[in-house]
Amino acid sequence: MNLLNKHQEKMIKNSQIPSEFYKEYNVKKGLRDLEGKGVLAGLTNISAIHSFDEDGKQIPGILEYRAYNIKDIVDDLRREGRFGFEEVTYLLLFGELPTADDLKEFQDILAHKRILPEFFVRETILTNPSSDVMNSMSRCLLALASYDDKAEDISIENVLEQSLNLIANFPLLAIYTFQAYSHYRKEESLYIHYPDLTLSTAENILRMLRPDCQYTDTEAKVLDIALILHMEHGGGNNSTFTTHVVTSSGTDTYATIAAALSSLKGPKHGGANIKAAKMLENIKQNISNYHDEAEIEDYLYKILNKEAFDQQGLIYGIGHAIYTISDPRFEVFKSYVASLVKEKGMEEEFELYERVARLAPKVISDHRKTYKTISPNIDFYSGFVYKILGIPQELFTPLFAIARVVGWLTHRIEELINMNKIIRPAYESVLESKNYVKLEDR
Ligand SMILES: CC(=O)SCCNC(=O)CCNC(=O)[C@H](O)C(C)(C)COP(=O)(O)OP(=O)(O)OC[C@H]1O[C@@H](n2cnc3c(N)ncnc32)[C@H](O)[C@@H]1OP(=O)(O)O
Ligand SMILES: O=C([O-])CC(=O)C(=O)O
Repeated sequence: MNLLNKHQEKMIKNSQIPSEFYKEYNVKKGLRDLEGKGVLAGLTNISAIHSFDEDGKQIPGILEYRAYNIKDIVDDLRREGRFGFEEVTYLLLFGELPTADDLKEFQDILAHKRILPEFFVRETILTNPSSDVMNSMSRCLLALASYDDKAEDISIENVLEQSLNLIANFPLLAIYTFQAYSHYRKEESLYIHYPDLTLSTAENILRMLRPDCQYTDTEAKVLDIALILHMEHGGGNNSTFTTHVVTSSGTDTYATIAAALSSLKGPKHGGANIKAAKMLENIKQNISNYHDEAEIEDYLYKILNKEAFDQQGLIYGIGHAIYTISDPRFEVFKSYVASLVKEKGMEEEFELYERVARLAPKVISDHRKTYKTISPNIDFYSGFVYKILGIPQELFTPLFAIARVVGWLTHRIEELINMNKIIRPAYESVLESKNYVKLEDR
């Protein structure tokens, strides 16, 4: 046994807490009660998520941004053929739907803020690129703080200014750090295209990503809807709760959003979209017949049993802390995917996705102790949509971040306006006190 192994064993032994203690001390693991419901940790005006009716019966999921159903928001944008990211950003940040004049003014503000400090790309983004775009984005955020004379100012006026700067520039941080990685780590040509002031966020993302800056209107509109679906999800999701916790300590906007990014990249949260896409590739490689449901089910069971894929025992893109019968965002995505796959001739792969989406909840419910219906979540299809759009996997979670930064910043402002109290839950010590032992007596 090497020295480190010896210490590691000690560490594990001394870190373990008997599982029955959690029940005895009434600790809500994951801040969830025994039925899986989240402990009430705050109040919000920003969004609402419904998955049970008033009688406690499970219902198909509903998500409202500032009290408007996201399905109505998306349907209207689709009908009118309008880009919506900026409009929904206005709704979330300011709490009301913008008038046409408000919207025009707001789009201009964001367009003119889409600019990084002089030499930032050369001195920060192009140096030391990482294959993990989320980590690169966090590094850039902390670096941006040193260009802001009022980085530490947490007045609402200043935080709003910082928020608009970050929302406008997140696409640049994501795409440019990805381009740096592709160039220096994968020996691809380097493209740093400037954003175009007249284009929407979604169009600019595709413009900056593609060597020839070209995209179709359909591609940009699909990406726009994908961003809208990812923008906000209440105060309790892991990255937004992180935002509340970190904001409550009084720290600055850059540090807060770097923490939220670090949470989002986890594979049980936003990072599940990369994992889901990789898992589907792995399933394709390991089954002989895409149509054989028994073979797919067997393989899903192997994944659950830690015998296949990444051996973590998770079927990515399936299950949700709040939704039961369905995640409404999954349903919207599914309707988009159906029309796109025909166009791209990807029907066979889509059918496999559909089969996995149908079979996986059953496999999980049969083999785990579940208190509610399990269904696919937003991360299940998002990677597939991005793949159809030709977006590289490394950008799947960063795209989530480009959208969710709006939710994080809105929650940060809500925390600053209402709380002024540091978040500090309790941890009960289960150790008995010991008498100290001098070095020579150990
Ligand atoms: C944007 C987003 O963040 S959406 C979520 C993205 N994450 C994923 O897709 C990762 C896969 N899914 C999961 O890990 C989980 O479903 C989560 C983290 C999303 C929710 O977790 P929970 O709230 O604990 O789910 P729930 O209470 O329904 O789980 C009940 C049991 O089923 C298990 N389970 C739930 N979903 C899955 C899954 N996809 N794969 C394997 N087991 C699962 C849980 O681990 C739990 O078992 P345990 O009590 O033995 O630990
Ligand atoms: O609410 C959650 O726990 C996770 C989620 O779907 C999100 O953040 O979009």
